Amino acid sequence: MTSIKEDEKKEIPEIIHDPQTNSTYQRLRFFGKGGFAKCYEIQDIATNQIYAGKIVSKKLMVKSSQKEKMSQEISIHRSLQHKHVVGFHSFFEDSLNIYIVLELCKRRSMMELHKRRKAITEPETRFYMHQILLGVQYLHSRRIIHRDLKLGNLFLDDDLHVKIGDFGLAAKIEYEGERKRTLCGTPNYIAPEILTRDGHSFEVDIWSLGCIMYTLMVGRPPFETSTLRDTYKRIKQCEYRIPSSLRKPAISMIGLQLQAKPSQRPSVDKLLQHEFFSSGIMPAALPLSCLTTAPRTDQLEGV
Ligand SMILES: CC[C@@H]1C(=O)N(C)c2cnc(-c3ccc[nH]3)nc2N1C1CCCC1
Repeated sequence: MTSIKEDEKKEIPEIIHDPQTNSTYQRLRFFGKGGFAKCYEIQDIATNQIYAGKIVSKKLMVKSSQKEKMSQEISIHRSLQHKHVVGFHSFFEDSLNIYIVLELCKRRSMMELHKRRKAITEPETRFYMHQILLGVQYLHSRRIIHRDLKLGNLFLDDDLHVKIGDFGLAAKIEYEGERKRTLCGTPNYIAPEILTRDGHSFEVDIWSLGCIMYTLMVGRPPFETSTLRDTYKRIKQCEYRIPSSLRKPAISMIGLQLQAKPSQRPSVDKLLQHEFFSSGIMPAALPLSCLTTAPRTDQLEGV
């Protein structure tokens, strides 16, 4: 009688073969779960290249809507190529699983950074927000709305460069002025217009960016309460406060992004020109020590 564990291991083989590209991968470290997926470090045994593998059991893909969502995520992500978007290497399936082979981001995500550091400094926030905005600018220019921008989907490589990942809730705007009506899934930093079921579009990503910038600078999310219901109430009322300890350009930029009315929120292009980015040091790079402790300003080399 094999334990459940053993059975499970069999479902995800140690050696994974992609017949299309004739690549063979070795399954290494378990990274954790991401939605329906089990995520592993995997290595191409011909090239020794290491990737992050997202493996979804077909047993879980019973409803056609789940299959639809999976293929939507793949078709959107595989169409993207940008410095600040997670690289999409390949995808394939066998009788048991669907395999997605993605860029390994060695320093995991900004969620781990946030858990360790809580509030980060203004220069660091400039460094990260600038990269995130460049990545979102690319998505919006391709008529893609991410719809679930959050620290856990902002991955970091060894240079602390940001890579936007997880397109599980992303959508493509098919025509000018289209307003999406449905979203199945629960974004973390969800915009008020999604909660009130008004149509939504690119502006929901601007709202999430405001939540990300607030969380990075204040050390906690803007609408956090002890229950989801109360959090949604505060989002719908747009009820949040920015500590006056923040300097004016940061307060201004957060305030612009966290406006209840979508049409009042600036585009990414506008945000990239905000005085916040020219009101202090914009580091050219950050030392890895920033994952654990605040950099001394004299340590930072400005752009
Ligand atoms: C593969 C899924 C997801 C992901 O999409 N990427 C790009 C990623 C990259 N590096 C990593 C990574 C983990 C440890 C070092 N890098 N992880 C990634 N994840 C995590 C795995 C568990 C939850 C989300």
